[in-house]
Amino acid sequence: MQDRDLHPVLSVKGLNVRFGRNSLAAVSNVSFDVGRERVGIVGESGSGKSTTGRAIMRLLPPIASVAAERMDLDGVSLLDRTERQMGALRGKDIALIMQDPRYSLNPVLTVGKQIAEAARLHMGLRGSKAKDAARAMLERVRISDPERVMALYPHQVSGGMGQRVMIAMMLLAKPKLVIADEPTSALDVSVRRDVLTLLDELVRENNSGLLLISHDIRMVAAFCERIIVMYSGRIVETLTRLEDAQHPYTRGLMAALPDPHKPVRRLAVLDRAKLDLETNR
Ligand SMILES: Nc1ncnc2c1ncn2[C@@H]1O[C@H](COP(=O)(O)OP(=O)(O)OP(=O)(O)O)[C@@H](O)[C@H]1O
Repeated sequence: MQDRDLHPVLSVKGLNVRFGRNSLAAVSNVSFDVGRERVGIVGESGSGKSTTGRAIMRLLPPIASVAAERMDLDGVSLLDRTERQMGALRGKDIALIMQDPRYSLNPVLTVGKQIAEAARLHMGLRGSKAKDAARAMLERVRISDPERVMALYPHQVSGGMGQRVMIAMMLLAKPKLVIADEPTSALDVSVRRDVLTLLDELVRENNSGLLLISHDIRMVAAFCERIIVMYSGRIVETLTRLEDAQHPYTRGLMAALPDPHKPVRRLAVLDRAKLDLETNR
């Protein structure tokens, strides 16, 4: 066994997040591990998925109080790192891919300059070497004319192309963990699958862990080995197959996103009062 395989890539135990002192917990006692595998977090809007991802990245606003028994990346705690140490880690060891690439990319820098800057920062490459790495990575994300795309500004690229650029930039340094937060929700339905397939391919190639955050339980099930279901800040169940879903909330999520191959007469509605009772809120 190699050294890098000794620990899970990410190990979270007893994570709690609150926004403001008197507010309800946004994340309550959340524990899970991610190995060199694909793990999904699903749940409706407000269930705490993004807050969990951002707590791991240590990217929550100062109003948030974060406490955990453990939050380790490759066996080393993320909790006691300084902001400077976290800054060095982000993009190099942990990458975050967000919903809309147009808001994540720097609008005043060309695509080529941004990827080359990532190569300089995270791989120590300079000048033409950084530019070559940027070009090679754009080719890797199946952009057929990288030279032309490198000269474009973010507003000049389509959503699908922008997300490929984002993936190229974020995966350049082969991070240990990739957190993808609704990476395809802002994209046209026709390109969603291609973008996810590409992300999946690169994560496997780099032997990284992937935490895929989405409200779309079927999409997550198609790409992930494990599915963590969150409701109201808590994990209600973890599945390896959708068919094993026991919790009524998980079934509700499945029914809310109907299977395109099966006709539905009525859309499902969650019975929140009953769910809150069953999840002890
Ligand atoms: N910056 C913030 N200030 C105050 N409350 C916040 C903040 N960010 C999130 N919350 C609250 O934390 C809870 C969880 O939100 P979170 O965004 O993590 O849910 P989510 O499952 O990712 O939903 P979505 O899919 O809509 O992003 C919600 O009640 C939300 O209102």
